[in-house]
Amino acid sequence: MKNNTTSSKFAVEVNDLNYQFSGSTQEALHDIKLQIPWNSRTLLIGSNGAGKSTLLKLLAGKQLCLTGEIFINGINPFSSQYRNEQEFGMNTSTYLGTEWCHMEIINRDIGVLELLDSIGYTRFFKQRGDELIKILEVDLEWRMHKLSDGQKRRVQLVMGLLKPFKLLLLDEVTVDLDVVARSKLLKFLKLETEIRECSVIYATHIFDGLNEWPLRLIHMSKGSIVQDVDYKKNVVFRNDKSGGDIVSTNGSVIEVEMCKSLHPLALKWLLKDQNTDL
Ligand SMILES: Nc1ncnc2c1ncn2[C@@H]1O[C@H](COP(=O)(O)OP(=O)(O)OP(=O)(O)O)[C@@H](O)[C@H]1O
Repeated sequence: MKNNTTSSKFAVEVNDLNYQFSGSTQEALHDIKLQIPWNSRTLLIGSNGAGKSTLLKLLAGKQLCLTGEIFINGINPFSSQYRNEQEFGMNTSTYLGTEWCHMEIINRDIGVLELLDSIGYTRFFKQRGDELIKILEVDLEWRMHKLSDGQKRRVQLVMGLLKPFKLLLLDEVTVDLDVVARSKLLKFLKLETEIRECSVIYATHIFDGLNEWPLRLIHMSKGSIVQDVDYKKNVVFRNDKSGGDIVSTNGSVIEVEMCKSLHPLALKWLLKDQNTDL
């Protein structure tokens, strides 16, 4: 077991990971090797079924790892040491997936303040909680059973981010946020990775508004990592007309600035993976 008295060099280390769901004839993950440093922001890109969620859940210690090694901050996420550290608030990793909004307990007639206080908002995390509540425009008077999907998602994010994370695993939980909330959230997460030792891995199918966000792109296909790209070094945008208003009006014509987007890149990768075209 690796030493955890200080932070490990890597937020995530994965060696020769293979994973097969019970009853399945195919591996969901194949020969995954990965090192994710601290202060990093990684985007996981891949088609439906590529293995993104399976990888994130394994990193979160949610599914038993059958072969290979996983270390989160130097600790095996399936070990009792890891579970103890999570339990005693050292909070090695935070996984936020889409299932949360469908849990029965979340859809009861329960107030948002009550939910947040159940995990220490007023007692321990008031300042951070207030910042998140402001960013995600959550109303403490809300009752969970009366919220829209997007409002529930905002509450989930405030709850999930309330304790400062070391490693944040985001599994497409921004899909039902409006563009303002999503942009503010991404800005908050970017700042987090810049000012303290932590990292974010984010699986998404929405590529708008991400051009300034990632430091690394990991492309998954059929359970394997097929590309691992240093974003700052190896991705450039053409036709960038930055500066000035992004939207202006010229008579009856609304002019929208040509916008940097990762959408064309993701589209190209996935079309190739699926051996198809538009
Ligand atoms: N509970 C399960 N039992 C059996 N096979 C599963 C299970 N969950 C996922 N799989 C399979 O594992 C593979 C990877 O699925 P995974 O959910 O990780 O993909 P993904 O990249 O997250 O896809 P999406 O973009 O649709 O969320 C798929 O082939 C899927 O069919």
